[in-house]
Amino acid sequence: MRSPESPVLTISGLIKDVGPLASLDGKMLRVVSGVSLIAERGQVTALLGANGAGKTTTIECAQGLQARTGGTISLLGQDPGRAGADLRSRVGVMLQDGGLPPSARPIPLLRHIAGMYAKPRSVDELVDRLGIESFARTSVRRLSGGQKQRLALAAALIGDPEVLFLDEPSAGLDPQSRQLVFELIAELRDAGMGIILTTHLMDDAQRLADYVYIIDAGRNVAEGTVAQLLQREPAVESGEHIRTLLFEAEAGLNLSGVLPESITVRETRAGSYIANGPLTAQDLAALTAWWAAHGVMPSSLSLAARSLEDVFLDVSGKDVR
Ligand SMILES: Nc1ncnc2c1ncn2[C@@H]1O[C@H](COP(=O)(O)OP(=O)(O)OP(=O)(O)O)[C@@H](O)[C@H]1O
Repeated sequence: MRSPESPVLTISGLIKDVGPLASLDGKMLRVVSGVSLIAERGQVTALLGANGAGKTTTIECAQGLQARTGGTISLLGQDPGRAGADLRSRVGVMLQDGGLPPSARPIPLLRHIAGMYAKPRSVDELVDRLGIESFARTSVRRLSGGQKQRLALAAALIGDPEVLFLDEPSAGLDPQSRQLVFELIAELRDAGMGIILTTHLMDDAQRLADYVYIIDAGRNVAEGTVAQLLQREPAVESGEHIRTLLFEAEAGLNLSGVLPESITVRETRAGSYIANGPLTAQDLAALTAWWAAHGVMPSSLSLAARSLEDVFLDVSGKDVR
């Protein structure tokens, strides 16, 4: 586990049993068996794992929504299992199913939540940033999955939290909303918020996370920055020639058309670029020629013969659970 600098959350040896379950003859089921992690201020920490890996259980224990069976958790220096309203007001939570009252309309709901905090963020600003105005007159129950998700994010941010938990933040979002939500997450991180998200999508982790913990069957199986995880030796030679190129340069480069369409290129945060796909020496030549023509010299550059998905499949096994 990494050494803490400015942790907002430290989980050590978390154990969670559920039950007793009739399907197990009245025995308890261990769904988390020793997860440990550290999430830092000003960073996005991702818990990446397949369905049922134990991600939601882990973060619900971290939020104090579920009682843990064993291990220790420190959220902003307090035990979330015992802490009161003071801690809750410093923590924003966006749950998978939203947890929003079905008959409420978005803006009055956000104003109501804002009224619960001493120093709320501006409702108008959040409504504007997350495009909520376009569905402001629709009740929660009639909102699409993506609209609910954006409203849930606004609700989680109203109290201007120091820590933000996001459970599968891109679930149900169309590409435009996803971009909107991802830009906001990057901005909040840059402003110093500690963000912890769960996802089973490699792409989300690759685009957003400063540090990734891969969880499988209730345990940590790998961790690191995306670049570190990509440097891991493959367990089995895949025979594919997918490569990932990471580079840092000035923000806002328009690289469209520089590389073939089979290669995705993204700016994951201001000035950090990732290109993923069947990159060839010719593609690298085209990219460096483009840099030369545009006076761009990257401050860092790395190439890995793997994608995060390869690493994920190596460490969590290839069976679908
Ligand atoms: N109360 C419960 N009773 C029975 N099984 C449970 C209970 N709570 C969790 N589980 C099981 O524990 C495992 C971990 O669940 P959890 O929701 O934490 O996984 P997850 O990694 O968040 O998955 P997903 O990506 O599908 O949301 C799953 O197999 C789930 O079915």
